[in-house]
Amino acid sequence: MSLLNHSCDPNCVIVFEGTSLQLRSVKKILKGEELTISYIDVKMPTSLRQAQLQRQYCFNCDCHRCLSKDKDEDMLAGDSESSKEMKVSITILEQLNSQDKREEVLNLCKKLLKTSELPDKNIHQLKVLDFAMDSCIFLGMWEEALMFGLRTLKPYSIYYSNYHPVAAVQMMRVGKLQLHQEMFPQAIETLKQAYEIMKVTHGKGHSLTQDLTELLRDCEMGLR
Ligand SMILES: C[S@@+](CC[C@H](N)C(=O)[O-])C[C@H]1O[C@@H](n2cnc3c(N)ncnc32)[C@H](O)[C@@H]1O
Repeated sequence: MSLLNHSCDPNCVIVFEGTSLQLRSVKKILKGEELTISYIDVKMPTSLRQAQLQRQYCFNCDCHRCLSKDKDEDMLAGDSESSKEMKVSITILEQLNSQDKREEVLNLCKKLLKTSELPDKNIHQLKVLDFAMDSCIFLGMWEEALMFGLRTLKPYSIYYSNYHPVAAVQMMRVGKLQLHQEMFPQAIETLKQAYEIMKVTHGKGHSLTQDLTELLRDCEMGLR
């Protein structure tokens, strides 16, 4: 595993199953083609990905995404004064979150989102939505958690467009919130989408995929 090089559009992912690491392909791989993984979160514009790769791994990435600045336009959509304020606030959110001050995190998220003119696909706004969803879950505010979670799904599908474990887990969380609120048809739809990704990224036998299958079973029971 330590011989795998990085790509911002990798053909493999690494997932944990208990104490073991699994390398799984997420694309068709031709004979002789190099296997790659992503060392970093790919949900970042080119300049930030490159800076992190340089800082942590001391190399300049020249993958096709970096060369074409793929998805940068979406990630930075609406970037302006309003996103500058959000960027500064994200540092504060990270600090508050690390101190488990979830109510303060949620209040700041709500304040930022109320006045924001950014689209949800803007990566700063998306980060705030993620913080808001996580805080609501922590505080047991299920309806609001679902509202924030739903807003993340479209941007996640843009940025994790190939099979990606993060997209599968996010969909599973949203589906679980829908199930919790007895929105059975919606939950089935979301969980089935998560399953389609997870059977590739984690495999059908993975414990998380099996948890997902259980949730789908609960939905079917709820419908009856
Ligand atoms: C875990 S090692 C990968 C294996 C390494 N290439 C080797 O031959 O042993 C990580 C290092 O590989 C190099 N590397 C990985 N991905 C790269 C890439 N896309 N472009 C250039 N160098 C890369 C960098 O020097 C990085 O610090």
